[in-house]
Amino acid sequence: MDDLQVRHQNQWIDVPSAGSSSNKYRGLNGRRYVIVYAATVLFEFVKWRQPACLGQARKVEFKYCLAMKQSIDHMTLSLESLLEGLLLFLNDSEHQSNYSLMFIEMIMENESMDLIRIPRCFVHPPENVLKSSSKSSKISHKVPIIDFEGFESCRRSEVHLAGVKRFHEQPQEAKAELYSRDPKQKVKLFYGGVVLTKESAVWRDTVAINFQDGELDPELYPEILREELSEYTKHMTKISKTLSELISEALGLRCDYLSSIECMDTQALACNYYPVCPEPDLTVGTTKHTDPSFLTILVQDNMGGLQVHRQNQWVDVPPLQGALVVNIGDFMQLEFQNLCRTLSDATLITNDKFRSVEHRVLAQEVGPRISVACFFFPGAANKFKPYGVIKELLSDDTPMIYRATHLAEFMGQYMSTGSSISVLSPFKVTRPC
Ligand SMILES: O=C(O)CCC(=O)C(=O)O
Ligand SMILES: [Fe+2]
Repeated sequence: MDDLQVRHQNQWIDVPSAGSSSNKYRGLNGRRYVIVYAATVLFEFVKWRQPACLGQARKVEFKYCLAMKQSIDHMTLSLESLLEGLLLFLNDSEHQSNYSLMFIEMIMENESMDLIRIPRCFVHPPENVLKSSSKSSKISHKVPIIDFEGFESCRRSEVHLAGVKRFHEQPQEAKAELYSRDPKQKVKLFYGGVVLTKESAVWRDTVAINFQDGELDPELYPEILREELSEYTKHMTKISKTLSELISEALGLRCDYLSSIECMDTQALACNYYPVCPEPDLTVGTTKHTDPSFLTILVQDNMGGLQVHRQNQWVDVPPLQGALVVNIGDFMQLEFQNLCRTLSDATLITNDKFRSVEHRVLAQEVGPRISVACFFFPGAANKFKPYGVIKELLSDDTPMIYRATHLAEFMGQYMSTGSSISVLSPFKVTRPC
């Protein structure tokens, strides 16, 4: 066993001796893929934290069982069969992203361990991590601030953020029943971000709440957060109505235009927790992306780290007490064509008049950082309603850029394209030159 190596990402990696074969591990249902996953966890654990303690590895594997919500039939597997599975698994590149995800769940569950290096599934290519910000750039961009004095502001946001922190800082056992990556699950907890493609994982834990197919149901919120989230979503609904009027007017439309097309009737939430990161120069909290929504309203705490991409520069979005960050999504860009571009292709409606904004969150050595993003989409009743460019925004000088689409098609495109790539291009209209 001592000489065993596996080939992974063009490198031969030693598989350290795992002790005698009397070390037994509990497996799940005996199904091959589960055996292979378990072996991978073990392998990563051994490799990353030397000298690895197999006792801990066993614990990790058990917790992973919880995370997968599979029934555990207490079948025991020998270490050899786990390692054999590992070899098969690593040879099959199709599984690599799952393997990373699974490892993330495992790492995050070991909060008590002193992390001095981040596991490699979190390491991003240098261009993702470049820290250039407004401070180092020649042109100094500032995020515009609109004073909503007199309007019920976000004063209560601190309470909501405290609730999110409280949720994430519970013992793992208390959160385990929410672990899921099932797109159909309305309320779920996952680690490492939405890894839709083979991207690296991000340094973030998320509780995602998504009732796009119906009304928000507070009964399904985690109990520890229920009251705060219910209040928060009501608050967001109120603010979104005001914003919808202001954006309509900014587009030169009557103030009830956006509410009349019902493009912001549903909310989805991401309650984010960015743990302290021991190697912030190697990873990110959230990779560069545009949101697929129509509009996103974000509340962040005072840790900083959020940046928007503007004219090839990363510009800090400094925390401001009581402030809400408002992002235009891709779906709005579609409708307004030239105005914006933020929520994943919701921008279609504005024909680029409002452009969705590329943004990201840096990983930091200080923290944790907490944020809650509230994404607005058309409601379930309008899932198949065609949304196209607002006719009033078209002229000879501003021809149609995007064809009409509906939310179902749009989100399907988003899921298949990957989280960090704008979804808008397939909806572009090709015109004769
Ligand atoms: O945490 C943040 O500040 C941003 C999060 C974000 O961009 C998202 O959840 O889409
Ligand atoms: Fe975002």
